[in-house]
Amino acid sequence: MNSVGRVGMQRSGSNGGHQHQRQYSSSDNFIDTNFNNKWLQSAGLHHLYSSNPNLPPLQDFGFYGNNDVEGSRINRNTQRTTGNGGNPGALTPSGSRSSSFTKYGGVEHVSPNEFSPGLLDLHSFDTELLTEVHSENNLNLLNQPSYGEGLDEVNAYSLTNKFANISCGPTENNNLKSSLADKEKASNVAKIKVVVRKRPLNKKEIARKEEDIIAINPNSSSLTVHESKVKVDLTEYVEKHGFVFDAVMNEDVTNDEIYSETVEPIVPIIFQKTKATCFAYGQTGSGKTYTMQPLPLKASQDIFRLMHYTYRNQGFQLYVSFFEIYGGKVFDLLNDRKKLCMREDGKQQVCIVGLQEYMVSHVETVKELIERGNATRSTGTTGANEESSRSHAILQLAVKRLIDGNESKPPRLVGKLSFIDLAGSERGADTTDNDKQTRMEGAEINKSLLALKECIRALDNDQGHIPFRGSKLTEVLRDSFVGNSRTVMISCISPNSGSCEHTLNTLRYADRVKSLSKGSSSRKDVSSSTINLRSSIALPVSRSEDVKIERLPYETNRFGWPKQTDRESAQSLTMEQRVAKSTTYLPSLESYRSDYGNTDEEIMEDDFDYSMEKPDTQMKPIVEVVTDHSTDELNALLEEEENLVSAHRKQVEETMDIVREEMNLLVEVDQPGNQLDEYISKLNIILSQKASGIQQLQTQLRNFQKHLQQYNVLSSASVGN
Ligand SMILES: Nc1ncnc2c1ncn2[C@@H]1O[C@H](COP(=O)(O)OP(=O)(O)OP(=O)(O)O)[C@@H](O)[C@H]1O
Repeated sequence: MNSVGRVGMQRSGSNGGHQHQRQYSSSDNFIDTNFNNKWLQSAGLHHLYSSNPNLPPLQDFGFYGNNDVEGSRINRNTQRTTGNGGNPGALTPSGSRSSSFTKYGGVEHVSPNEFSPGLLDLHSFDTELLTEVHSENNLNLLNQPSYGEGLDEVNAYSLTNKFANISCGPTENNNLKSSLADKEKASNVAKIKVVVRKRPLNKKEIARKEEDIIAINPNSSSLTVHESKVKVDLTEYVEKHGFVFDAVMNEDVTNDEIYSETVEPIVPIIFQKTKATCFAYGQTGSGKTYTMQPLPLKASQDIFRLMHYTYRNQGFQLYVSFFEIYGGKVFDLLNDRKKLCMREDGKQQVCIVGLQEYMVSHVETVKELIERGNATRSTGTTGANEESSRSHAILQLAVKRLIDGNESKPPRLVGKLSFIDLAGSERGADTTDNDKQTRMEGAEINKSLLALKECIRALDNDQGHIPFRGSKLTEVLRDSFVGNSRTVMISCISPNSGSCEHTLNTLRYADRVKSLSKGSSSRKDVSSSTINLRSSIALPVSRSEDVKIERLPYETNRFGWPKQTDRESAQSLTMEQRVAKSTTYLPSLESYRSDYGNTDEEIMEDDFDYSMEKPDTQMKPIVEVVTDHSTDELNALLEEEENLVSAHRKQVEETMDIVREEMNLLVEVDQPGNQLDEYISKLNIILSQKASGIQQLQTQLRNFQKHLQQYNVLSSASVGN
């Protein structure tokens, strides 16, 4: 068993953040412990360990978990002064350029106190095109051996060829070719890719004799969930739910293979002014962190190779930042969990003010930063996972480029690769979390994942307004979904029967994200996926061996679902007879504020971040004429609206409970002169606003139901004719 400690649960006075101990003992829950290090060996990073006598031998999770050893090593490295060749261990924060900015060849020590606050512009991509080739004279400072240090020439060569399919020569011609080749590749990489990964049964599940209910067919990228059900007459049967995604990985797949399937194809395109995001979604304990942790390191290794070979002498630099969204607030994981503010500028560009970015020139430095960040993440123990992530962790690799090789000017952002390890998708529902802290966390996580779903839903429906401001998470993810971006979603699922409901929820969520990919081929997948989903088959409990997923030649509707032949008559209705869908309108915080009056900004935005949506009274009428909707679609929409309202209601009720509790605490400590009355009355305002928000949603739902009835009447009248 590998039991490695992490930072203990503590409160930080300065930022109010909470850290929870990660009880590092869970890997022994798994039978196949070899799994854990395969990615390192296959990543060619084994030498990083063996070269350092302070590091433990390779074993389960020794890489990420050993806080004592790693922590002290990081401290030493930050104080190291390197005079030549670019010490791979030196950490170079951005924003410190004026005092001790480092060149490739000579990394100077920068103490943490010298870091000037960086401003990470999550959207700034007004950078120049990369086809331009600088002469060596022009950029000779950039041509330092440190770029390639530690890289294996043969690997680098093959990787360069793999990515760019060209030789490694530094000539203009080759640079131009590589750039063009990468551009071409960029246009071939799917905008949104959804991959599912199933983890193996763990020891506890095996001990409970839980069945593996997921059958994977990697050849057809499909999987089937076998859901045990009981009929009213108490006979058991199995319902099969089939899904098709871009790729489906079974429990034997290594982290290295996951990398090749997900991130590797998008690495070259971040040199082409592209924002790419890879995020893991799934219930607690399904393997999100296990899957996500090795990816950035692998990616940075590939980025260095590209910088050193394909884009040699072109002034590219790599920057690393790592932060988490915990309880609706943003904390810098590489700067003592400093609380950060997220701001939007006039162009709706999201900036994280003060986020520390480190310029790195070697994989080992990236590894140390990742370890440092992971050690500071907010984690805790849940019923399903002993080391559960209680936050959304976001690691960003930003590729920047010096302007004309001029180091006195700040480099321009070229592309960015973000890795997001989301908190467990059902954290709010975890019944073992009954203290205030964990309930608060659960409510926040629910809120952000719901906001994410609302954004995906709005994008899917081509709504003009996408409610990115619904949570900090969606604000950060905004650029993953709009503009020139690439997104890879890795849906992690647990195989055991006890997780069936969560697994189905995860797969449906993933299916929804998949439907955002409007390209013809992926659209086809969506259709088949959802057709399969809708054509779940009930079987007697004795399961047949191979599940055949039927691909029905249905025409699909706007949702990618098959059009029902018995409902086709509805399509013969005239335009006037067709009654429309409801549009969910989620206005901005600004319009909410202006409607509700100016509430205290600090409380609304920072401490609570309740960007509760209020339907706009000015919004366009809820009924509009559409041409191609069947009753089936409307029913689906209605069901979705209902789910949305009840999810909102649940979340608001939870929040209200917490606020009430908070108020009681305040009343207890209220002393003359503390001015708590004012604070309490503000909390009261928030409570009434929340209640009013629920009412608005209910009214919207009632309206929608009315329209549906109207539609049904018209529809049957038309059939009668
Ligand atoms: N594919 C896999 N192979 C072997 N072990 C795995 C795999 N996926 C996950 N595990 C193990 O399962 C346990 C839970 O995984 P992990 O912490 O990654 O879950 P998670 O989805 O991040 O959970 P949470 O949302 O609670 O943070 C860990 O002990 C991890 O080692």
